[in-house]
Amino acid sequence: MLSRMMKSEPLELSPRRSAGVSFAASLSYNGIRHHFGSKQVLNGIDLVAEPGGILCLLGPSGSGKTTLLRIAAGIERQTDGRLYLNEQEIAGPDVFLPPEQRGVGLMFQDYALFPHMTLAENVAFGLTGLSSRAQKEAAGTALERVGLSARASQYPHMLSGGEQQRVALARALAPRPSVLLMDEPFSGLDSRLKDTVRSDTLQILRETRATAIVVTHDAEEAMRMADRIALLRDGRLVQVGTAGDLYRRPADLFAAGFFSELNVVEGEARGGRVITPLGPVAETNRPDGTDLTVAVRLTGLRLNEAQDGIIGRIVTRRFLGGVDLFTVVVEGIDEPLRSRMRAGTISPEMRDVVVSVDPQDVIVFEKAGNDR
Ligand SMILES: Nc1ncnc2c1ncn2[C@@H]1O[C@H](COP(=O)(O)OP(=O)(O)OP(=O)(O)O)[C@@H](O)[C@H]1O
Repeated sequence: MLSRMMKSEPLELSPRRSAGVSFAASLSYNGIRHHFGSKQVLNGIDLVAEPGGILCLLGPSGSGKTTLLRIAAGIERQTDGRLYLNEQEIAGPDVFLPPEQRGVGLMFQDYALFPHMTLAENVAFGLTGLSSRAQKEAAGTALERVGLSARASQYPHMLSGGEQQRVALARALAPRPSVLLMDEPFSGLDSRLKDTVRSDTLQILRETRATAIVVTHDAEEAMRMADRIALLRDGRLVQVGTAGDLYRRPADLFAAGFFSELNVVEGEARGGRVITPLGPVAETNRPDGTDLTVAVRLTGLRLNEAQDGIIGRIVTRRFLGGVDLFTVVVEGIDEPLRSRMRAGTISPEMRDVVVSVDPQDVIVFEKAGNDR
């Protein structure tokens, strides 16, 4: 519905100098708050999408990702705060630039292609600021960029899901937007197709050099695509950074859990070490007696066929192809722990194993404020 609203409006196009390449802008959210009725869904968002970069908005359902995108598009007007395109305020208490004047492109998960129009007509639709010859040329360039120029006269129903996605991308790119907004752009594709379409899209975004803001709820997808990831929870930014920042130095247990499956155990600082029922698992400079929450990635919980150490009893074992997934009960820990080990490392008849922890897969948080 969103994309149809956009398409019904003429797009105002600034003069373009280089075929198929956008002039990237920065888009800045400044103290953005938003309410739907009495419900607050965005709570003080400060965030910048850098020129030419790919920013992924990541978070669970209902965290406010789509609302942030709709505010950037001008389809929703924020309750409070200001939005800037480069230095220009485009939405704020006294300013509101309508969607068609913002130079943003939109691509939504249902693609919203018109079934009765050819691919070329679909892509040209909305380029109303241009002569019909220039429209055709722009549509042709955009279709060529996504590798579909040979099929320009075909109709959407003649295309696979992945090809339809590429047409939708071509349509969003045809006006050469300075910022491209994409809401779950791969969610309609099956998992095998998704990888190819995603990497093709990434390459096209790099070539066009548009600033892109991509909404996803899939951490791996964000890691594959983003230059920077903004992790949201309940309308607040939890953390912004590169995939490496968020994976290695998550701000809290919620952020850590979004990027890895975790075992969570209690710990305490003692003599410069983090002491847990699994033994000392990391170093710390926190004062003795500090209560800690210790997260151990599943790949970092090692099971060994050794004699000495902390004993765990295997309660389930699942073969997952390259790895075996175990659940293990360890004395002093209420919940069974989970471990991912290379398939075949532990012989099938083993029941009791020695459990150890790889310090690289340990993340330690102070207990206060660690609510999941
Ligand atoms: N038009 C609306 N009227 C009332 N509430 C809304 C409206 N649009 C969204 N919301 C609410 O705002 C909150 C944020 O929604 P939003 O769609 O931005 O989240 P999201 O992170 O994109 O979620 P999802 O991944 O499920 O799409 C949700 O609680 C949602 O129910």
